[in-house]
Amino acid sequence: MLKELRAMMHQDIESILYDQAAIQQVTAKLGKQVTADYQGKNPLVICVLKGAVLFMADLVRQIDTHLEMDFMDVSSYGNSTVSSGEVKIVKDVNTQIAGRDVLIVEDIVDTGRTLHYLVDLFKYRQAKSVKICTLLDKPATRVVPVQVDYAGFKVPDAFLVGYGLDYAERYRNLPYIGILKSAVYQLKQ
Ligand SMILES: O=P(O)(O)OC[C@H]1O[C@H](OP(=O)(O)OP(=O)(O)O)[C@H](O)[C@@H]1O
Ligand code: HPA
Repeated sequence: MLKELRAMMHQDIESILYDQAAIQQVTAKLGKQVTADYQGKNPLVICVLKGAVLFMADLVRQIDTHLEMDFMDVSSYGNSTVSSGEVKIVKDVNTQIAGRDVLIVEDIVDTGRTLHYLVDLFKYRQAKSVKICTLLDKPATRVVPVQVDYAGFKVPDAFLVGYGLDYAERYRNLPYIGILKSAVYQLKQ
Protein backbone atom coordinates (compact mmCIF):
# COMPACT_ATOMS: atom_id res chain seq x y z
CA MET A 1 0.00 0.00 0.00
CA LEU A 2 2.82 2.40 0.99
CA LYS A 3 4.68 1.54 -2.19
CA GLU A 4 1.57 2.18 -4.31
CA LEU A 5 0.98 5.55 -2.68
CA ARG A 6 4.64 6.50 -3.18
CA ALA A 7 4.37 5.52 -6.83
CA MET A 8 1.26 7.70 -7.23
CA MET A 9 2.99 10.67 -5.62
CA HIS A 10 6.05 10.05 -7.75
CA GLN A 11 3.95 10.40 -10.92
CA ASP A 12 3.37 14.05 -9.96
CA ILE A 13 7.10 14.78 -9.90
CA GLU A 14 8.73 16.38 -12.95
CA SER A 15 12.27 15.55 -11.84
CA ILE A 16 14.16 14.66 -8.69
CA LEU A 17 16.65 17.36 -7.66
CA TYR A 18 18.14 15.83 -4.49
CA ASP A 19 17.93 12.23 -3.38
CA GLN A 20 18.36 10.94 0.17
CA ALA A 21 22.12 10.55 -0.19
CA ALA A 22 22.58 14.13 -1.43
CA ILE A 23 20.41 15.48 1.40
CA GLN A 24 22.35 13.46 3.97
CA GLN A 25 25.66 14.66 2.62
CA VAL A 26 24.76 18.35 2.65
CA THR A 27 23.15 18.05 6.10
CA ALA A 28 26.36 16.58 7.50
CA LYS A 29 28.31 19.49 5.98
CA LEU A 30 25.94 22.06 7.52
CA GLY A 31 26.07 20.27 10.87
CA LYS A 32 29.87 20.54 10.89
CA GLN A 33 29.74 24.28 10.15
CA VAL A 34 27.17 24.88 12.89
CA THR A 35 29.19 22.77 15.34
CA ALA A 36 32.31 24.84 14.67
CA ASP A 37 30.47 28.17 15.06
CA TYR A 38 28.51 27.36 18.22
CA GLN A 39 31.15 25.68 20.40
CA GLY A 40 30.32 26.43 24.05
CA LYS A 41 27.22 28.48 23.16
CA ASN A 42 24.18 26.24 23.83
CA PRO A 43 22.16 27.67 20.91
CA LEU A 44 18.38 27.65 20.83
CA VAL A 45 17.62 25.83 17.58
CA ILE A 46 14.16 26.77 16.34
CA CYS A 47 12.43 24.61 13.73
CA VAL A 48 9.92 26.42 11.53
CA LEU A 49 6.99 24.03 11.19
CA LYS A 50 5.86 22.23 9.33
CA GLY A 51 8.18 22.10 6.35
CA ALA A 52 11.48 22.04 8.25
CA VAL A 53 10.65 19.18 10.57
CA LEU A 54 12.48 16.44 8.64
CA PHE A 55 15.54 18.61 8.03
CA MET A 56 15.61 19.67 11.71
CA ALA A 57 15.49 16.06 12.87
CA ASP A 58 18.45 15.14 10.64
CA LEU A 59 20.43 18.34 11.22
CA VAL A 60 20.48 18.29 15.03
CA ARG A 61 21.96 14.80 14.92
CA GLN A 62 24.90 16.29 13.01
CA ILE A 63 25.50 19.11 15.51
CA ASP A 64 28.04 18.22 18.13
CA THR A 65 27.45 20.87 20.83
CA HIS A 66 24.88 21.22 23.56
CA LEU A 67 21.74 22.81 22.14
CA GLU A 68 18.07 23.31 22.95
CA MET A 69 15.24 22.77 20.50
CA ASP A 70 11.98 24.63 20.09
CA PHE A 71 9.30 24.78 17.41
CA MET A 72 7.38 27.61 15.82
CA ASP A 73 4.55 27.10 13.35
CA VAL A 74 4.13 29.90 10.82
CA SER A 75 2.27 29.76 7.56
CA SER A 76 1.87 31.96 4.52
CA TYR A 77 1.14 29.66 1.57
CA GLY A 78 -2.08 27.87 2.58
CA ASN A 79 -3.02 25.52 -0.25
CA SER A 80 -1.29 27.63 -2.90
CA THR A 81 2.10 27.66 -4.62
CA VAL A 82 2.15 31.46 -4.23
CA SER A 83 2.86 33.27 -0.95
CA SER A 84 -0.15 35.13 0.46
CA GLY A 85 2.30 37.82 1.57
CA GLU A 86 1.05 37.56 5.14
CA VAL A 87 2.98 35.51 7.69
CA LYS A 88 0.70 34.06 10.37
CA ILE A 89 1.93 32.64 13.68
CA VAL A 90 0.06 29.39 14.21
CA LYS A 91 2.16 28.31 17.23
CA ASP A 92 4.79 30.35 19.04
CA VAL A 93 7.95 29.06 20.75
CA ASN A 94 7.79 28.18 24.45
CA THR A 95 11.30 29.43 25.28
CA GLN A 96 12.37 32.92 26.43
CA ILE A 97 14.35 34.41 23.56
CA ALA A 98 16.16 37.27 25.36
CA GLY A 99 19.89 36.65 25.59
CA ARG A 100 19.81 33.42 23.51
CA ASP A 101 21.84 32.53 20.44
CA VAL A 102 18.98 31.63 18.11
CA LEU A 103 19.48 29.41 15.07
CA ILE A 104 16.39 29.28 12.85
CA VAL A 105 16.07 26.07 10.85
CA GLU A 106 14.08 26.25 7.63
CA ASP A 107 13.41 23.96 4.70
CA ILE A 108 13.34 26.75 2.11
CA VAL A 109 13.83 30.50 1.73
CA ASP A 110 11.72 31.66 -1.22
CA THR A 111 10.28 35.21 -1.16
CA GLY A 112 12.10 35.65 2.16
CA ARG A 113 8.97 36.93 3.91
CA THR A 114 8.83 34.17 6.54
CA LEU A 115 12.48 34.52 7.56
CA HIS A 116 12.45 38.31 7.43
CA TYR A 117 9.48 38.26 9.79
CA LEU A 118 11.07 35.73 12.16
CA VAL A 119 14.49 37.42 12.29
CA ASP A 120 12.79 40.74 13.14
CA LEU A 121 10.64 39.04 15.77
CA PHE A 122 13.55 37.34 17.54
CA LYS A 123 15.65 40.52 17.42
CA TYR A 124 12.71 42.43 18.92
CA ARG A 125 12.61 39.79 21.67
CA GLN A 126 16.29 40.61 22.31
CA ALA A 127 18.03 37.46 21.14
CA LYS A 128 21.80 37.70 21.59
CA SER A 129 22.24 36.54 17.99
CA VAL A 130 19.97 35.28 15.22
CA LYS A 131 21.20 33.09 12.38
CA ILE A 132 19.46 31.12 9.65
CA CYS A 133 20.16 27.59 8.46
CA THR A 134 18.12 26.52 5.46
CA LEU A 135 18.30 23.36 3.41
CA LEU A 136 17.14 25.14 0.23
CA ASP A 137 17.66 28.70 -0.94
CA LYS A 138 15.70 30.02 -3.95
CA PRO A 139 17.36 33.43 -4.53
CA ALA A 140 15.60 34.21 -7.86
CA THR A 141 12.24 34.75 -6.17
CA ARG A 142 13.36 36.87 -3.22
CA VAL A 143 11.05 39.82 -2.44
CA VAL A 144 12.52 40.87 0.92
CA PRO A 145 16.21 40.64 1.78
CA VAL A 146 17.31 37.89 4.14
CA GLN A 147 20.81 37.03 5.28
CA VAL A 148 21.15 33.28 4.99
CA ASP A 149 24.04 32.07 7.15
CA TYR A 150 23.99 28.37 6.25
CA ALA A 151 22.43 27.05 3.03
CA GLY A 152 22.41 23.49 1.71
CA PHE A 153 21.45 23.92 -1.94
CA LYS A 154 20.70 26.90 -4.19
CA VAL A 155 17.57 25.88 -6.10
CA PRO A 156 15.95 27.05 -9.34
CA ASP A 157 12.68 28.98 -9.57
CA ALA A 158 10.32 26.00 -9.50
CA PHE A 159 7.81 24.70 -6.97
CA LEU A 160 9.50 21.97 -4.95
CA VAL A 161 8.05 19.21 -2.81
CA GLY A 162 9.26 16.32 -0.69
CA TYR A 163 11.38 15.88 2.44
CA GLY A 164 9.00 18.13 4.39
CA LEU A 165 7.96 20.49 1.59
CA ASP A 166 4.32 20.30 0.60
CA TYR A 167 1.76 21.31 -1.94
CA ALA A 168 -1.66 21.53 -0.24
CA GLU A 169 -0.22 19.41 2.62
CA ARG A 170 0.77 16.56 0.29
CA TYR A 171 4.18 15.14 -0.66
CA ARG A 172 5.91 16.04 2.66
CA ASN A 173 6.68 12.34 3.15
CA LEU A 174 8.57 11.85 -0.11
CA PRO A 175 12.15 10.93 0.85
CA TYR A 176 13.64 13.16 -1.88
CA ILE A 177 13.16 16.74 -3.11
CA GLY A 178 11.67 17.16 -6.56
CA ILE A 179 9.99 19.65 -8.86
CA LEU A 180 6.21 19.30 -8.81
CA LYS A 181 4.58 19.03 -12.24
CA SER A 182 2.78 22.30 -12.91
CA ALA A 183 -0.27 20.36 -14.14
CA VAL A 184 -0.88 19.31 -10.53
CA TYR A 185 -1.55 22.84 -9.34
CA GLN A 186 -2.40 24.84 -12.48
CA LEU A 187 -6.04 23.78 -12.64
CA LYS A 188 -6.55 24.31 -8.89
CA GLN A 189 -5.38 27.94 -8.58
O1 LIG B 1 10.36 32.60 1.84
P1 LIG B 1 8.88 32.40 1.86
O2 LIG B 1 8.23 32.84 0.57
O3 LIG B 1 8.24 33.02 3.05
O4 LIG B 1 8.63 30.84 1.89
C1 LIG B 1 9.25 29.98 2.80
C2 LIG B 1 8.25 29.38 3.76
O5 LIG B 1 7.17 28.76 3.05
C3 LIG B 1 6.98 27.44 3.53
O6 LIG B 1 6.12 27.43 4.63
P2 LIG B 1 4.53 27.45 4.51
O7 LIG B 1 4.05 28.83 4.83
O8 LIG B 1 4.10 26.86 3.22
O9 LIG B 1 4.13 26.49 5.72
P3 LIG B 1 4.58 24.96 5.96
O10 LIG B 1 6.03 24.98 6.40
O11 LIG B 1 3.67 24.49 7.07
O12 LIG B 1 4.38 24.20 4.68
C4 LIG B 1 8.38 27.04 3.96
O13 LIG B 1 8.35 25.97 4.88
C5 LIG B 1 8.93 28.30 4.57
O14 LIG B 1 8.59 28.43 5.93
O1 HPA C 1 8.99 25.63 -3.61
C1 HPA C 1 8.31 25.51 -2.55
N1 HPA C 1 7.72 24.33 -2.23
C2 HPA C 1 6.99 24.14 -1.10
N2 HPA C 1 6.79 25.11 -0.22
C3 HPA C 1 7.34 26.32 -0.48
N3 HPA C 1 7.27 27.46 0.25
C4 HPA C 1 7.97 28.37 -0.42
N4 HPA C 1 8.48 27.87 -1.58
C5 HPA C 1 8.10 26.55 -1.62
